[in-house]
Amino acid sequence: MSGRTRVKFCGLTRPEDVDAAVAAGADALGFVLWPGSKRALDEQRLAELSERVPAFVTRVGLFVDPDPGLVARSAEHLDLLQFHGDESPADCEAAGRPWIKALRMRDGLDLHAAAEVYGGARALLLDAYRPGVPGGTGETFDWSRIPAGLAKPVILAGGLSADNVAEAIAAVAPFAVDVSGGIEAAPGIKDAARMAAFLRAVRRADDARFDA
Ligand SMILES: O=C(O)c1ccccc1N[C@@H]1O[C@H](COP(=O)(O)O)[C@@H](O)[C@H]1O
Repeated sequence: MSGRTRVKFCGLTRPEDVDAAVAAGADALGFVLWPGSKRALDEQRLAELSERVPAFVTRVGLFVDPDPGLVARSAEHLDLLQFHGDESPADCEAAGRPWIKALRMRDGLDLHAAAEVYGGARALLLDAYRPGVPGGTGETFDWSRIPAGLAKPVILAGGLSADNVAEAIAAVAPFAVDVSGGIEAAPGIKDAARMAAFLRAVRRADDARFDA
């Protein structure tokens, strides 16, 4: 799959951050609906933030082993569901909405097999593995572990920032990149300058890739 690298900014909690992310040129915005996160939103806040998002920017809801009722209620404010826990393919399908599956890159994970198991996913999001933490660690993983020719589009996540995203794109050529901590001033507080710098770094990496 080719084309420019899509960019998702995740963990938005404030209206001004939504506006800044859209202005910077993000393709997708992530809203964390897992109550254990420092970036968690309640349903009322999700509705408020979601309303600000213009057409052609994808609203993504992030869940970790959620209660199906929460998914069903949140879904009206979302375009895509991101499952970041131990959900089965049936769990991911249950809401009847487009979804992606996050996989944490623990030792021995077979990505070709996972792509088959999660055959209904629109993409696989690959994140760093830290025991006991479902994601958002700010840590990278060894990108060379991602095999070529996966049957699903890859969304690369985990410890990305304006400083390393170009290297990541050159190494992996992912369909998309996803960042949370690397564009923050503080947990849950995005930084407009860091968001803009991240997008610029992605654009430069794409220019280098397509001009090569
Ligand atoms: O952001 C969180 O709090 C979070 C909680 C539980 C699961 C995933 C979470 N975030 C996602 O993790 C990856 C990597 O984040 P980072 O860039 O390393 O901070 C990304 O998809 C976040 O959306």
